[in-house]
Amino acid sequence: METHIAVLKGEPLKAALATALREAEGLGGQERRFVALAARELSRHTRLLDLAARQLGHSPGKHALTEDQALVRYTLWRRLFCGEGWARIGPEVKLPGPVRPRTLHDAVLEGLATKPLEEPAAPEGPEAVVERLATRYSFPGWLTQRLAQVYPEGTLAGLMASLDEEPSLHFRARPPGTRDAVLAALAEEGVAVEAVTCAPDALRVSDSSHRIFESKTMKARRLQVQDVGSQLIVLACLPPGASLTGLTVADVCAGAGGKTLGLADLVGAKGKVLAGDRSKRRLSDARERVREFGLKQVTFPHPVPLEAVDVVLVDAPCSGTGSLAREPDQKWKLSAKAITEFQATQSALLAEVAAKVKPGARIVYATCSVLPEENDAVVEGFLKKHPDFALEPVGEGWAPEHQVGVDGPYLRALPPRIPGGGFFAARLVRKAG
Ligand SMILES: C[S@@+](CC[C@H](N)C(=O)[O-])C[C@H]1O[C@@H](n2cnc3c(N)ncnc32)[C@H](O)[C@@H]1O
Repeated sequence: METHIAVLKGEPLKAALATALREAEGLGGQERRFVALAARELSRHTRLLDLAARQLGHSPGKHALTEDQALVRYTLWRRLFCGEGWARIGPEVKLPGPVRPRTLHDAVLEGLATKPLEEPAAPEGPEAVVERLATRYSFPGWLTQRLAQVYPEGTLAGLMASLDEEPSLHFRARPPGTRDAVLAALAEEGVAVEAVTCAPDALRVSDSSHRIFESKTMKARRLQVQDVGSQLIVLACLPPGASLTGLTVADVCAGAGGKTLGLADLVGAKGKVLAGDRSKRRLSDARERVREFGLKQVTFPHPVPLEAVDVVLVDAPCSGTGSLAREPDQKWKLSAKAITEFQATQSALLAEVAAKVKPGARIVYATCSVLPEENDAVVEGFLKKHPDFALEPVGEGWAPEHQVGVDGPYLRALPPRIPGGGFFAARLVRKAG
């Protein structure tokens, strides 16, 4: 609840949760996972929880304490999403309770946990679908409206349901050796895993245990935690029928290095990955991960020299609408204006990179957005202004089972068809001469 209060006061969920877990001494693994789950769930289901509170006659005034708001949401989350009764919820929230200051009496919380709650009336009229989906999956109305203009109802409902769920963990099997070898090694250690067939190296744990993190395979760095869509973006950096072994790749928005590690595996020990990012803090996380994985082929020159590289990955800053399952607080911070601003930044970044690369070089433009204005529109706008570049279809030469997320020339990894977050990638090549 402290984390949710920090989020209500404006802190990003990820940072607030990291602080809370750092300060929570004496908590075991299971308790830490519960804290993280609860913090994400309260942000994730905000709209539905607040609607339930109103139906139960609780309408906080404009000046209600954020502490009270967090207590109400937590109580209703435990009731509606965990199926708990007051006997369990009461001791968690009753005075003296975990949260101060507060103005709520225990009786109010008990009422929220116990009073009968009816299904809300189904909305009617032209906006019914949007309203129903926005409520059911706790999305802001404007964003649901926009998504409904892009995706047919069936696709949209599946996408929103996936983005409204606690995300499952996916891993990438790393060289040397194949995914099958990694699966076999994990099975021998008694870790239940299965291949995720829509990406060549993806796998997931098939029971609810967390033993994989203690496995020798994990400790030997044969695994990286990585979304399936992110793995496909790295794969999109491979030109059709070619190999990147020994070549030079730049990762100009490397962030904390998630895709940098995949690129390092693609170029191998004889290749080079030049990683950069505007954020020094994220780059220092990337440096740490690269060091942990012992990847000497990755360096962090500043600025990243792009003139001689073969491939540049521009994993652009974006709305993160494909990552809302992992960062649910973001859906309440986004706005249509912010999306327009992201689009301008993405176009500028792409143009900046394009001005520097050699003929024959490829640029892979990627986002974790599910909105075409940050994806197709940026690429189409770029091609109009840069006739010296051509679109090279992503997915050409990929095995049929890896093509699930391929949509025309683009990679459009959308859950639930591709498990995990939603991602986009396009590959552009600078024409020779
Ligand atoms: C989507 S995140 C990158 C995630 C990362 N590639 C990964 O796989 O973990 C986008 C990154 O772009 C960085 N960024 C934003 N504006 C930038 C700019 N003008 N130049 C370089 N990096 C920028 C942000 O700091 C952020 O780390």
